[in-house]
Amino acid sequence: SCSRKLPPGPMGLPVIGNLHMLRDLPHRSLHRLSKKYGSIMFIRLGLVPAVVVSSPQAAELFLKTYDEVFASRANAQAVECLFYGNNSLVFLHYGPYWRNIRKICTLELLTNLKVEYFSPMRKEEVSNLVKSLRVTAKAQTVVDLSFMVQSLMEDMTFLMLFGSKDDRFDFKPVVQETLRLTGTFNVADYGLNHRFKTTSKVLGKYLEEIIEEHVRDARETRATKNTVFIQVMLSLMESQKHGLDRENVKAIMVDMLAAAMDTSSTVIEWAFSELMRHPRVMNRVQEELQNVVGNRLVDETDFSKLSYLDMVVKETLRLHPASPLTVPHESTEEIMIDGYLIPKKSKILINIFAIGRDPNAWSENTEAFYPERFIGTNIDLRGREFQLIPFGSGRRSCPGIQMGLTVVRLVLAQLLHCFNWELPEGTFPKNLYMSERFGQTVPRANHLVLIPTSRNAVNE
Ligand code: HEM
Repeated sequence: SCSRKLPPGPMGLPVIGNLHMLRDLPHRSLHRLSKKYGSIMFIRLGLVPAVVVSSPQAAELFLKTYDEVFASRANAQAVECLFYGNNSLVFLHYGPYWRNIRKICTLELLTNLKVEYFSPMRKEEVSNLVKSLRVTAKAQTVVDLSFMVQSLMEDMTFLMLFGSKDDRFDFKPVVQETLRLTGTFNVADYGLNHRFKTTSKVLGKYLEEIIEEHVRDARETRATKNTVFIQVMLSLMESQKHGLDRENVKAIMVDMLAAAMDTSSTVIEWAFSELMRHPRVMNRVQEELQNVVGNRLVDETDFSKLSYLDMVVKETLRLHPASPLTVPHESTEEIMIDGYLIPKKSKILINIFAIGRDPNAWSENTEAFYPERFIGTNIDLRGREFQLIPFGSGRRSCPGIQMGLTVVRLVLAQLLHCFNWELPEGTFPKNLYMSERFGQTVPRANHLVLIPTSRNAVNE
């Protein structure tokens, strides 16, 4: 009946539904469609009903008012192959087991205390990068900034998870492939099963070896050092309090690898890209760094005084949310929202990208990179204000927000304070290539290549 109507949406085709409309960059195609059909839009991903949410008001309904109904995840084929039969925190269905694992992550792994504990490690890793960039700067040659930042993130994530860097395993391409595959909607249609299985096997083998070494070490030294993530997880497993087994531990390590490595480097890459296109903003960030930090290296305790840098990070996440569509949620019951019927087991996609560009929330110049828009507002990144939710909001929001933001701020601040950056010859701010590559995270389609020169003002 008309009182139980589905949200409006584009007509689909038999079997494939609206999949053909998503093209290469689904967050952009869905944004365009939502301008026509509205901020609560119904589509079909193959045979699966899906609802796309594209405004702050609608997001508040799905992630706050009725959060509990939408806090589950869909059963994706990719996930079953890749993440140890849905053991992964990111993909677990809503319920007591998810709550247990989420608690372990927020109370044991991603606490503010843990973020602080790893501060000396971050400092050392970033200083090493600065040192190697100084050599390049002297030679006035180009550097592949994307690659450098990705490698830095890989090293830092390894140190946090396993306590050492390890040249035997190259997780970076495997994690990137994982994120690309999990972001793909129509796995079956593209016959990606084989790739899923191969990727999963490689990850599983790496992790098994690493876990085995840590178990052996713990046995030999008879001491448990509850610092790095794998040790915390293994000792929780030994204690048998949480009913964890090895597969659970592996799944959580994959979560942490996938969630930590690519998201932060993506944000840093986009921030740099926008700063290169906007020399005025670049100058202002560097001026602030000079005024607040002066002739020494940036320290994490400086962050509270770097308010312009904070606005630059927010503006980057508004225009380039690292994960422009949330990991799909799933409705656990049929429910009426804003006069529309949302069927049970619908996939719910929150289009964070569209929300960051909603003209009702952000005025007309939504496409412009303009950090000053945050002056005098109390919009933060914690998901309380629904016009800016790059970390999601509510029960399934990102538990790694503090960890992620700390890394992003530190790397950006240090690299901008220690160096001036130029585009290679022939590239100008206005024509810097800004294309995206789709996946669960959306990084630049091609690497950002720049020329650093040392800023004399900074002594080490
Ligand atoms: C700047 C970096 C980051 C961004 C932009 C980001 C963004 C997000 C987003 C959008 C979600 C999905 C929210 C939803 O489905 O509604 C998410 C989930 C998640 N993130 Fe992050 N994230 C970042 C860094 C991290 C880090 C460093 C970690 C851990 C080390 C992490 C761990 C997770 C986990 C475990 C989930 C799944 C939570 C659940 O399903 O209960 N993230 N993140």
